[in-house]
Amino acid sequence: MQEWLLEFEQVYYTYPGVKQPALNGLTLKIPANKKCALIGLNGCGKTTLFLLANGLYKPQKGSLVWKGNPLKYDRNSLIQLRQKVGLIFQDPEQQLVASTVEEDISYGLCNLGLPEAEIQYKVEQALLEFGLRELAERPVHHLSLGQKKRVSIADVMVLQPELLLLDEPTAYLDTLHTKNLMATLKKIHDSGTTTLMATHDLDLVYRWADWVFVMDKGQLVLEGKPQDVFAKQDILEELQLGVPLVYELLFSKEIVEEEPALEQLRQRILKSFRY
Ligand SMILES: Nc1ncnc2c1ncn2[C@@H]1O[C@H](COP(=O)(O)OP(=O)(O)OP(=O)(O)O)[C@@H](O)[C@H]1O
Repeated sequence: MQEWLLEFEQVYYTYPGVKQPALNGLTLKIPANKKCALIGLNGCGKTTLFLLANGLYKPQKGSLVWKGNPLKYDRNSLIQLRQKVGLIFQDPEQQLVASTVEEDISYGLCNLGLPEAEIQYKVEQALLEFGLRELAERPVHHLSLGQKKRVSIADVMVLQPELLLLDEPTAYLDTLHTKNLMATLKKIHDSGTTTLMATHDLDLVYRWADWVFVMDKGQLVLEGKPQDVFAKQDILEELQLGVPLVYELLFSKEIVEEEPALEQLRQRILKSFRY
């Protein structure tokens, strides 16, 4: 039976001084152990959803539920929530707080008040796991964007969250770093962490995700497996979102033949396109 990690129930959130709610009665359930993608036009509320998911913001109406229990907003509950729900910001500068890579990775562990030896062990493991050993002593502001992104993932993963939220993690990355990042995310998922990624890269969504949420104006308007969501081309066009290039090519209106062989070929191509 499907287990839900985090549920948004009729959640409303409006920023001060703004008329239009950023989340407008959002109801969305994040399934455990899945690779979820969150898509929607600029300003539809993806980042706001993340900020509520990790307790940085509180809903003005509605509720959030973690594994069946409504979120609590006292200090201790929030510390626990932020351990379970890791958030990786689009801009790593928002995340990196210490002067060196090693110190940055240890920051969250120190805040938890863990014994020094345990902190050292966990930091060492994270440095090795995320290919950062050689950069351990490097000042974070000397790193490239790709390296900074890797450090921000290590910062969060060292706390062993159950749910990892990533806000446009591939933005501004080149093909090589995108590929490396996707390999890292695969390892993270295989180790049992549920992931939810906000992105505008629909090809990436098709290739990576096994569940897709589509948001519009602060609400969830569509969800499902990528192949089912992207088959709803009319709805996606109406939302001005489009579909992955591979769908556009294989299902373009110019291809009118409905030969069984063509359909088989389409399915083979779609399958091989997945990560
Ligand atoms: N700090 C803020 N103050 C006022 N309004 C805000 C603030 N942050 C976001 N908003 C507004 O809330 C709405 C949702 O913004 P949000 O950043 O959640 O969207 P998004 O889907 O993440 O967009 P993008 O794809 O561009 O990152 C937008 O209308 C935005 O202008």
